[in-house]
Amino acid sequence: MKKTLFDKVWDKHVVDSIPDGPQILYIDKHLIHEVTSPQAFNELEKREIPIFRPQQIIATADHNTPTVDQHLPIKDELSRNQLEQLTKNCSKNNIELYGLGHKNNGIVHVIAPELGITQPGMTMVCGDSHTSTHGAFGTIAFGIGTSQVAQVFASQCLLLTKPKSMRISVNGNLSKGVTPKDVVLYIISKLGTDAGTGHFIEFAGDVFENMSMEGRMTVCNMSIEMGARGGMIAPDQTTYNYVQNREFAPKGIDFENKVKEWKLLKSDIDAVFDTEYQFDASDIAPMITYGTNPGMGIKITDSIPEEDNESFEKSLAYMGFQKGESLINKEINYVFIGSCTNSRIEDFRIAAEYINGKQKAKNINAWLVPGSHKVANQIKEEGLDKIFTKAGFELRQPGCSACLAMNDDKIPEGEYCVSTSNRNFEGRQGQGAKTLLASPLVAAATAVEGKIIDITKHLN
Ligand SMILES: CC(C)[C@H](C(=O)O)[C@@H](O)C(=O)O
Ligand code: SF4
Repeated sequence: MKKTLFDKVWDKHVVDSIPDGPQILYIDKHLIHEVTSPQAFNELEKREIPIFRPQQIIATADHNTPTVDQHLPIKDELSRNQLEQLTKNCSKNNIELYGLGHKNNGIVHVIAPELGITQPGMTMVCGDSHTSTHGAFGTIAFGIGTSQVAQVFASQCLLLTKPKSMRISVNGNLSKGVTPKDVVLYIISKLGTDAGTGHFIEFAGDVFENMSMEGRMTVCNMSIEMGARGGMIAPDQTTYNYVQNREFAPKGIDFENKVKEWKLLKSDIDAVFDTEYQFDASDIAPMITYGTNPGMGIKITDSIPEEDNESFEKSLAYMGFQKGESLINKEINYVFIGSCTNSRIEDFRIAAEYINGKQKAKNINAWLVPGSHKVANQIKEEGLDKIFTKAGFELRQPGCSACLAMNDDKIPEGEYCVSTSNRNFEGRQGQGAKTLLASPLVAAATAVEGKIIDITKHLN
């Protein structure tokens, strides 16, 4: 039978199958962070079960970490306790921890790829929905619940039912100013937030083949916002080049042998998918969301659609928008460039290129939060920090930050924030805060103008 990329990786990891039932899947890498690991550690301790393979687990602190004065003790008690707990749990169980201040610290989905921990053909899990990010490498990567975190701790395996397959192809050339974030926001706006339910997605076609690894990560990161278990992209030369020479990547002849294996990781030409969608790259434009789920997105120059249903109206009421209204010229006071969707070096390069020589608008509070220390260092090495500071932007220290406001980085009640993160749920960035999801380019332009503009008219 012809196999999909997903089938190939999945089948290689099946340890055992229950006839007509679920399968036991081996997990190569288990990532953990401070929010979803404590209960799992407690459960194992209570049942006196040791951690089976601690060397396959990597821990980082990201959700609760402050983004200023990281060298000082954490003021917030809950956050401090959570980080202390993670440190204790990791040292007790011999788990590698990249805690606050460590050179490898950062958002879990940013650090694993940049350290070469994420590699094609692996199975990876984390108690975090955006684990789908790692699918950009042709990896089966997905978020798990806390009881499953305990399952993986105890056995390095998971009991799973194989999901259905979906392929989303986008072919053609993207127009100027259209970034990977726009591609994924466009797809979700077309298909809705539950189109992916029960499926694992493969993204295929020219647009993804021509995309950088950072861009592919942005797309796979948001695949779960369509309700899918995860998303993946077949590895190719772009992938091998990215992985090569990273800290934990195989070296020399081992790397060459791995590449030979990775070259087999693509869907067979005649592989059949349960669901298929196709889009034309030329239909995609810079996007922005106007509502309270990531599917409520429009081309930045379009008007808010006119839908007559209660949840749509409730969502617009929360956002303070009207049906049929254009968002162009809406005054915005907050801009956040960060999160595991868009906090990699390319995102900051795009922003810096636009901002260079310009000044942030007076009404704007602009927070730039790198996804990791490595990204933060690169920003400095490339001199982007000077562009940002000169323009009045605030460059903070790495972490999840205002993406979900579990630390002090909260958008005040009632304020609009153009954000490069992945979720615009009610109160996501702070109680009563109103989030508009967009690309780093649109976010940078909003910060310079103090309002939403048609970015395509402002590109050289
Ligand atoms: C805290 C964590 C469990 C959560 C997730 O699973 O995604 C967070 O990362 C988020 O983005 O909402
Ligand atoms: S950056 Fe946001 S989406 Fe990503 S892991 Fe952190 S809280 Fe979740």
